[in-house]
Amino acid sequence: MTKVLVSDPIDQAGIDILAQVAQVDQRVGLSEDDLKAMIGDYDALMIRSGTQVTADVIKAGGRLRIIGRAGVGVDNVDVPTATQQGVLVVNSPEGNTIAAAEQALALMLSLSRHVPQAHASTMAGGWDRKKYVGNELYKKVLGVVGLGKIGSHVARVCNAMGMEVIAYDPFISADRAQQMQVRLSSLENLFEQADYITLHLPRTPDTENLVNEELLGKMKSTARLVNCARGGIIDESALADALKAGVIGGAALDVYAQEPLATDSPLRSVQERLILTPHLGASTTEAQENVAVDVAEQIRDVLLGLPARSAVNIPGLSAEIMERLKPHLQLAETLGLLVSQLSGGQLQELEVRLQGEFAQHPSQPLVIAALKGVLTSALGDRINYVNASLEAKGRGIRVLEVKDETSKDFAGGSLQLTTRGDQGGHSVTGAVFANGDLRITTIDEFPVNVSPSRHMLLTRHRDMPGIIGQLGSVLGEHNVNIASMQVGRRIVRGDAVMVLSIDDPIPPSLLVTIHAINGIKEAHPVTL
Ligand SMILES: NC(=O)C1=CN([C@@H]2O[C@H](COP(=O)(O)OP(=O)(O)OC[C@H]3O[C@@H](n4cnc5c(N)ncnc54)[C@H](O)[C@@H]3O)[C@@H](O)[C@H]2O)C=CC1
Ligand SMILES: O=C(O)C(=O)COP(=O)(O)O
Repeated sequence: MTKVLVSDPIDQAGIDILAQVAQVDQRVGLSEDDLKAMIGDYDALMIRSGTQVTADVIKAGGRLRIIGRAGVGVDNVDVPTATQQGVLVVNSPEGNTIAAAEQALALMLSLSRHVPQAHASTMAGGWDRKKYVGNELYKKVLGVVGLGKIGSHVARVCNAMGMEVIAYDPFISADRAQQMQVRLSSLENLFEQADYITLHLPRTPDTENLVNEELLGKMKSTARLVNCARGGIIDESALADALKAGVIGGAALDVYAQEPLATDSPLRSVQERLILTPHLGASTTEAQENVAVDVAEQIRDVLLGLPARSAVNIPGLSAEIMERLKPHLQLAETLGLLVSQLSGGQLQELEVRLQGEFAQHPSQPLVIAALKGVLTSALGDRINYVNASLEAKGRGIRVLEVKDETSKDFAGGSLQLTTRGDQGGHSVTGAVFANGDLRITTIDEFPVNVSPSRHMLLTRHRDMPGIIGQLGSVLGEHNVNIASMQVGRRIVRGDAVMVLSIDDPIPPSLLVTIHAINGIKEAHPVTL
């Protein structure tokens, strides 16, 4: 029975989708130890920001195939460990963009008009119109740090509100910024010039405590800081000090270095000019339905063997590419499986040569598929599109990628894999026909024309009379049925290869007999 564990509150629309293909267990509030103890029973885990998916949790997930993050940030998932363990991580990159952007806007407006403070005072019986005089956003300078999906939406709305928008994002081109009517600036300049600063960048080792005492010290004393991105990007003690000392005009935070916010956090001791919300950026009914459906659909698809559309840890392998290149990826994997079963000893290098039209396809997915095929013989089910590159690297296998657009061997081009190792190497080529059929077209440079089949036998032998008959008889005597046979040679009575598609695998004892046939130099049983 396929089982999915849901360990954070998820919209029912997502649960309903998962229930189409799996038993769904909802257990919110698990400790790391609880999760470690349970995860071994599950094929998939669905989370939000509340669950810490540590390396230990992932390693305890013996049958875990996918972690679905119903939201954007995956900083609560140990993605490198997931990749190493072959566990796919997916998220919903766009499902809560508007919700998070609107939360930042709500906090900016709340800061400028003291909404929470004025509300609390009025509820307590007060009527203080003087104390809560605010400022307008109109004609003020907004500094956006991180001009991605959420930052861009904030920039767009604030432009429309008459603000001047500047931004710091080292990964955005000046052209793109200009299209959004945003002027790019250095981080220091932005902090010096802006009246409002809003953070929309991920938390990474590079951005941790990015907003520190020094940067806060550059802000105007009237300027306000909003963080709806991630805790840990702002040094919270430095912020508390800056607010208390009047170094900056105010701050509003939705996210914290530690969540839930610690009772003894220095932020709790700030009396004025600070607004705190409990990580509500994505908490709209619309966003929660969007992210739940988006991620549940991906979990369902992956459990059914289909590709995911927003994989975090398969670079370059979008669902669209997977679909378009399906037969090509299948060919790469098949050739990888084949060549690895011809090659003995320690593999040191894999060359992936994309010839003719093949060279126009994105090469990275084809290389990953070839590696998956090559490593399957050694690692079985443990190897997949997620961890193939990493496993190859860990084993010191060098991967060479060669594009040869001039090759004209087949209309759709061809793909050649060559292995090199301490015991020499082998090479196989294949093509995809217009109807999607796969063909093996060379084996160690010998031309053949073979459809891959589940069980095959490949020999390298001397091209001489009688050898094909002898091999046929030996197989017949052992009740191995031959479905098809092909011989490839380059010169008469030189070396040749024979490729047999057979209905059953070759037992080891039979292989010894085959090797004993006069003229047979190598015999490799192959399972694809
Ligand atoms: N409070 C909440 O509930 C929510 C928070 N978020 C968080 O908001 C953040 C932004 O999300 P999206 O806009 O969807 O992501 P995104 O990936 O579209 O944009 C992030 C931007 O940050 C930029 N960036 C990366 N490193 C940077 C650096 N050192 N300095 C400046 N810019 C840098 C990137 O180039 C990118 O343009 C993420 O951290 C996400 O986890 C997202 C949704 C809800
Ligand atoms: O999507 C994100 O990155 C968020 O921060 C939203 O977090 P949540 O799903 O509300 O716990």
